[in-house]
Amino acid sequence: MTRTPVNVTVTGAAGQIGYALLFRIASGHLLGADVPVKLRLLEIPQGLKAAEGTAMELEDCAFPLLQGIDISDDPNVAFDGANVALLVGARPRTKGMERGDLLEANGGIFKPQGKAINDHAADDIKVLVVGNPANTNALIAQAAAPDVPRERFTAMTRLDHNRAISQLAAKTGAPVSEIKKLTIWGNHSATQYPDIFHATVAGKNAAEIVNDEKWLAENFIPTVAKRGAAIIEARGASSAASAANAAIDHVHTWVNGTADGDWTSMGIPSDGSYGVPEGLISSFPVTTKDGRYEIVQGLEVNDFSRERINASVKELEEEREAVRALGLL
Ligand SMILES: NC(=O)C1=CN([C@@H]2O[C@H](COP(=O)(O)OP(=O)(O)OC[C@H]3O[C@@H](n4cnc5c(N)ncnc54)[C@H](O)[C@@H]3O)[C@@H](O)[C@H]2O)C=CC1
Ligand SMILES: O=C([O-])CC(=O)C(=O)O
Repeated sequence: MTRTPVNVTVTGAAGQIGYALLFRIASGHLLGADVPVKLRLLEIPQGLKAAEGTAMELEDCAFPLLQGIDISDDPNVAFDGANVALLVGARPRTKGMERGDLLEANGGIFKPQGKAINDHAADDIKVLVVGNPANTNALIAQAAAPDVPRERFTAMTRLDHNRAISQLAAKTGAPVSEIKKLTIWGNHSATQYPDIFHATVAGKNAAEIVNDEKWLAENFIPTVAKRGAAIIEARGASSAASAANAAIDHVHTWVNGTADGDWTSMGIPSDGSYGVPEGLISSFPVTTKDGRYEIVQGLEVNDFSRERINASVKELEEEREAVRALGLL
């Protein structure tokens, strides 16, 4: 194999998403079956030993594409030469913690990581933020990296996108492969808006096939938006394998492109499209090609959708104001 390996940095490598993610990166699912990778694992000091254990297991898989694993607790080392950065490690909300406390604690993580990306990552760096609150953490990291083109900072709403496809497939009886052009708008939170008005099921308009606004408002949207909480309730821990799978899908699609006649959802810096204030990291329908993404333009937004997009965007604006007040932007 002569291709130069791609450096992939994963933060929170010893966590549960990290454990579900690293083996799939190393086996070629992130970038392609012919792309060698080097893994850079970033953990806090307490997580280093567990990360070493995971690295031992990765070695034991003898993955042909895996050309090295480095482990560090220093972002300046872990992001050195990074081509792809998956920011998974974050401070979970603990008892008695207010939203503002969570944003402040995550500022302490994502600001230095953004700066380390700015100072040390490769010129073609692509960043996916998974750690919650993902959209606003991505904004914090982006603000700390003024030399990196801002569109390289993205937040994960692909898990929501995949959840919505699955729910729509179950409702219509169609296989998931027949569901296209679904959109997640807004924040990766309970205010997100999964939109089926432009989606198709086996080539036909999904909203017309479903023809049930009550199901949309009272079943589909809350099921998708609150799925994370339902998993925590059932599993006693938050989504891990499905989140790792969505992170793989997000980067794979960004790098390798969307299929003709389809799009995906990504949290990306708004250019003002669809009335989303410029600069907010919000989920949009996007097509991707040659490692770049573009917002799908010209979609008609009906009153039902407008109200819900506005509500989620309002929450993003409030989060932006809160981190601005904390001096993180
Ligand atoms: N955007 C999305 O769709 C989803 C996001 N999430 C979020 O992903 C994050 C990670 O989830 P899990 O892996 O389940 O959590 P976890 O608690 O199992 O693992 C997090 C890991 O991050 C590490 N960590 C904490 N601070 C760090 C820092 N400054 N640098 C490097 N590593 C650090 C911890 O030591 C821990 O090993 C959480 O914020 C969770 O809410 C989870 C599911 C879906
Ligand atoms: O809800 C959580 O804490 C984890 C998450 O983001 C999800 O599963 O969508």
